Amino acid sequence: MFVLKKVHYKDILSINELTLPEKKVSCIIGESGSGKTTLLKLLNQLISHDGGEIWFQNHLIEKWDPITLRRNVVMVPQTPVITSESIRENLNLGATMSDQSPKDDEELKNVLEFMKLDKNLNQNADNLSSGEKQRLSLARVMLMDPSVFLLDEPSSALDEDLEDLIISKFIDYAVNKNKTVIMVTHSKKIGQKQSDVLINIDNGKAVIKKGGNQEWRLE
Ligand SMILES: Nc1ncnc2c1ncn2[C@@H]1O[C@H](COP(=O)(O)OP(=O)(O)OP(=O)(O)O)[C@@H](O)[C@H]1O
Repeated sequence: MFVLKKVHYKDILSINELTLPEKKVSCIIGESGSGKTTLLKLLNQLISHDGGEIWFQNHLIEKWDPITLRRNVVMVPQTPVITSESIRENLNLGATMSDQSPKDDEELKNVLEFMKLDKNLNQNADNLSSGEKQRLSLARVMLMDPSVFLLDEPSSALDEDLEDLIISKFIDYAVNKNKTVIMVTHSKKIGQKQSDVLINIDNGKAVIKKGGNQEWRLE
């Protein structure tokens, strides 16, 4: 799915070779400031690499139309973007921004329930807690139905038990729908448990800690 060869970005990231396989869960761990978010941003071209090659589905990433790319490869940022509108409007934000029709209330309620958010669709999303906003943000991208989810510490505001539950539910959903998940997590435990491939970013360099089968790797 994604293949990186000799990719560098400023003096922040320098990745010799990395394959992030399709329909698998890749988890990225590493110290604060090591370059994890930078790597995710390169994968949907929110930023552009300075050198090397990034391939997405056998095409160089810069050859993709950026809008098409970001509809296929959707990012959940570390701090969710929540507008001062109802939960309904916030849930529909991703879909409408990618020219999909708004979902009906039944579907919105289902996805809220799935994310363990017992809230009224008419409620203003401003008042939600940080952890509730993160779950709303995950529910929103589920409705967008992209092929790749880039998740940047999507559960950092949840307590350990809820974090485990929500991430497990999200990964189950993604695996059942044959999605690709690339998730930055502060939790080594979650990284170890949920990943097919576990990558440690150490000072801008990628080291595979688990997975990375031969067929996923480059020569
Ligand atoms: N556009 C930029 N220009 C210059 N420096 C940047 C830029 N973006 C990020 N950095 C720096 O690059 C380093 C890596 O940042 P990044 O956000 O990728 O780290 P991270 O591993 O995701 O950290 P955290 O776990 O704290 O979120 C940091 O030192 C950051 O300050």
